[in-house]
Amino acid sequence: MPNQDSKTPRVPTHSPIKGLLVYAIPYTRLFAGVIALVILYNLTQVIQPYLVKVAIDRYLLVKNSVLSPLIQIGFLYLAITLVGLLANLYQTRVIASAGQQIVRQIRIDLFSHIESLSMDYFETHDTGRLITNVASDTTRISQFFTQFLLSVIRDGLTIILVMGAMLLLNWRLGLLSALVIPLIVLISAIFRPRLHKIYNTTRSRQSRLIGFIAENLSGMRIIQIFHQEKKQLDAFNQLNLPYQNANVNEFRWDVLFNRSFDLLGNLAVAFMAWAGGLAVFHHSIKIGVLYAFISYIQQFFEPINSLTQNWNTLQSSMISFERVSSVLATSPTLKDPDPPYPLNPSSVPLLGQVDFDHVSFAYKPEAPILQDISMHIAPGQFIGIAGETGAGKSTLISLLARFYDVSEGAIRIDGIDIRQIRQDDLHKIVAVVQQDVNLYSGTIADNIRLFRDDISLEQIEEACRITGADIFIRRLRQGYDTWLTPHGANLSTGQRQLLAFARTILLDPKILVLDEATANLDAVSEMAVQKGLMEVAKNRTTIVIAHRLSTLRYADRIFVLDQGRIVESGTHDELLAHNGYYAHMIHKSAWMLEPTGSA
Ligand SMILES: Nc1ncnc2c1ncn2[C@@H]1O[C@H](COP(=O)(O)OP(=O)(O)OP(=O)(O)O)[C@@H](O)[C@H]1O
Repeated sequence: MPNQDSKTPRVPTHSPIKGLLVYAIPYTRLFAGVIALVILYNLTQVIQPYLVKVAIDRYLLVKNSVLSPLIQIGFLYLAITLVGLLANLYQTRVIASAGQQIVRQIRIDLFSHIESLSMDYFETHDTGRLITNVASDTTRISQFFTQFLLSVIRDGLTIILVMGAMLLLNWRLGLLSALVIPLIVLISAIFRPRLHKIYNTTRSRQSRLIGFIAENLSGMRIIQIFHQEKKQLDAFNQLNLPYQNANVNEFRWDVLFNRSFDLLGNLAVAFMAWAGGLAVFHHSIKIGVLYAFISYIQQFFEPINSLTQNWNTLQSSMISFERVSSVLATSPTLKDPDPPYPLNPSSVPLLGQVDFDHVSFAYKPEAPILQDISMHIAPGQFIGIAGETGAGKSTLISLLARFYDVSEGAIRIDGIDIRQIRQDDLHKIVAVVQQDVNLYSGTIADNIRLFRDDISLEQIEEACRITGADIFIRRLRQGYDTWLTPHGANLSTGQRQLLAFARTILLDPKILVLDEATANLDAVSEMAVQKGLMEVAKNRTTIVIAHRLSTLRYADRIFVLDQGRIVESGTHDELLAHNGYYAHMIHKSAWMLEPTGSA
């Protein structure tokens, strides 16, 4: 049984065809079966004109012809047609099934590889291209097996058998027919580079269009709020029209390419009728032989036509495979350590101490974002990070979750450099709750347990009770079975945050990082979220990026960032008393006007 869930994609080779064939290796026996069926089918096709030739020359064009051998030939012809039909049906079914299994494996490899790539890849690569890679490119690749490979085997064999039959029947006429082969090669050589370029253009334009659609669908709310529909439609058209033109151009060249062979085929039949007709006229061949030859020439061009049509399929599958291979060939910039630090939380429990040790970081070398950050966070502390927009707060937590590696210094958890910890393990220790909580199509319960079957409904209910999410869930008609849409449109921001807290309780990370979302909440929801946050923060180190500084009133310590540097640290009261940058932020902030306000 082929490896279906392997995490290691097959190494892309330089030649796309070789790369594809590597995927076909586990199915060698199936392909051998297909070849056997193809041979059977082809033999039936070659025998048919021969039977007609025998019927004409031996029984029809002779004096006192008898009917019974003709009837026998008729039945034989019928039986052979039936065998050919069955062989053809079965070969198509087997190869289609093999092709789909191979492509399923390619999709698994591709998707799991994309999942393993580091954040910088997603920032520098278009989502549309990745969607096209997984969805449409892999479908085109499947055509390599279901159409092209089948065609090469079937049509290649037909050509050989038909050529052999013609040479056996009359070698002179057979050789004359072979003259078309160099012409076929010449036409293919002329069209090939052009078609390759054309297919490439179509695929890239399609990716751009899909990327645009994906981006717009996720940002539809903003588009409508800012009345950007018309502008976006125009932008869409700017991409749609070139895509249409590329498709039309591709179609035009495909037709031109295929019709060239049609023309060549018709010319060959006409030539054979003329040359063979002359031979019949001079009695050097019988009329039945001429009939068989004309049939064979037509049979010869059928596979040529099919091959040329499938040659287009080959080209587009090759381009799709090249595109998929280029993703598979990308290594994640962040690699797991080898060997990783031997964590064993059951024997040596983690405490959750976090140290930033002279950390500097830049997304691009010329623009430093964080500079010389040092923070010591004791286990179980509740820490706030404050700073103006763009100060580097989110970047700081991205480094702790190791979405990026520090440029200088080190981040340690319980004294272990996070680069020594496997990323899977690190993400079990450090959970990040973003402002924008990701929800998936599924029930509330599914979204809290994150589709892990080992978590019972009782555990989910308990987590929701602790965080206070159960209050709103119980009010819903279907409670925990309420179906959620991917963007959680049927829940408020505060409710989504509470679900995220319940998730966190079940994940039970030692360190919780929260990109706080209370800035946009009304007072009642804010209180609910604050309460949930205090519950979820119990027994774990919690780092909160506060957009609403009142969240930090009870923090054990607040680190204040300005332009990527820590400029102050202390408790809320200490920082206010210090009357520095933080106090200035508090005074500047509109929220300080709230009656519940800060100091
Ligand atoms: N992926 C990225 N690539 C390049 N630059 C980035 C990236 N993410 C953030 N930056 C830049 O890094 C700087 C710090 O951004 P960051 O998001 O960390 O700030 P922040 O303090 O969290 O801001 P906010 O409060 O608005 O969320 C900004 O100048 C931003 O433009």
